Amino acid sequence: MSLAVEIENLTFSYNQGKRNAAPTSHGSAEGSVEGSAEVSTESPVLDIPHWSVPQGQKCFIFGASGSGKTSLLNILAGILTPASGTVRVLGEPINQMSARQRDKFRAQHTGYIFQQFNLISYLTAVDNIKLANHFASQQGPKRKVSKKQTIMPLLERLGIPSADWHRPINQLSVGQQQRVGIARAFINQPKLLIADEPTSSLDTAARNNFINLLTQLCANDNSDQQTTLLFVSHDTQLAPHFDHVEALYDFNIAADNCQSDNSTDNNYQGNEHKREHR
Ligand SMILES: Nc1ncnc2c1ncn2[C@@H]1O[C@H](COP(=O)(O)OP(=O)(O)OP(=O)(O)O)[C@@H](O)[C@H]1O
Repeated sequence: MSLAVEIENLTFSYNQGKRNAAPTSHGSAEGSVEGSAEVSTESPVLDIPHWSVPQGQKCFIFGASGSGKTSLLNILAGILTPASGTVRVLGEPINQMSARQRDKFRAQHTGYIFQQFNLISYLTAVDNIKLANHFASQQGPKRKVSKKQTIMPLLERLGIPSADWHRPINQLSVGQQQRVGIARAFINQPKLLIADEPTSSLDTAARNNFINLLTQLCANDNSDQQTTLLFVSHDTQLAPHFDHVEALYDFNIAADNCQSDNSTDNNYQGNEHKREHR
């Protein structure tokens, strides 16, 4: 079984030295992973002895606020780097890459749907998506896509009216911006898709519609390899939409203290979804 993600003996804290700058609104990181790790005296945010996700899986990860969900996703995206341990994404040890190599790897292989979308507000929907494709095609073999043949059909598939394709993002509704966020994450046909609480500002119907769109796109009609989906949220009502469900505090020792903070997590009854290999 091929693994999309494999973590061994990972620790991470925000006070582990100058190597881990907080992510910018564009999701880039400053600094390099080269050189020896600095040891923090603070309790780590993440302490993960072992965790893995098979390729093609649609995995839902839940955890209380502050338990480290976004930090974990940022490490998997190569935006943050761990203090220790190994992080393999699609078989590549991204914790051994330089910041530039991680940026390139992310542009080529990883789609990220941010909690706050991180779209460029004065650009149109089409141009936001085009820009993501431009970055990826500059970084390596990803092809440049055509607005007419690829971007506009994708926006149509996501239910965004054509009248809105050329309007600045800040004139679109929140739900429309979230769907543009999906289109941007998918435009380079990523093998790994990371989604950080992307439905937090949607009502129930829009939320279910959003997740259905996401899982349909991950099924990759034109490819034999499904996109692996890692979707994090504190809202366990979303769990039935996914193949597998993980509680962050089950594999992140450092999140144990956050468990009792969130009654939604503690009420979750779907533990039969947990995997054996954790
Ligand atoms: N840039 C930062 N600098 C210092 N500490 C941070 C930073 N970002 C997050 N933290 C701390 O790290 C811990 C984990 O934060 P993280 O954002 O990963 O949690 P989360 O589970 O995604 O939370 P939420 O569900 O509220 O978004 C929290 O205690 C938070 O205060």
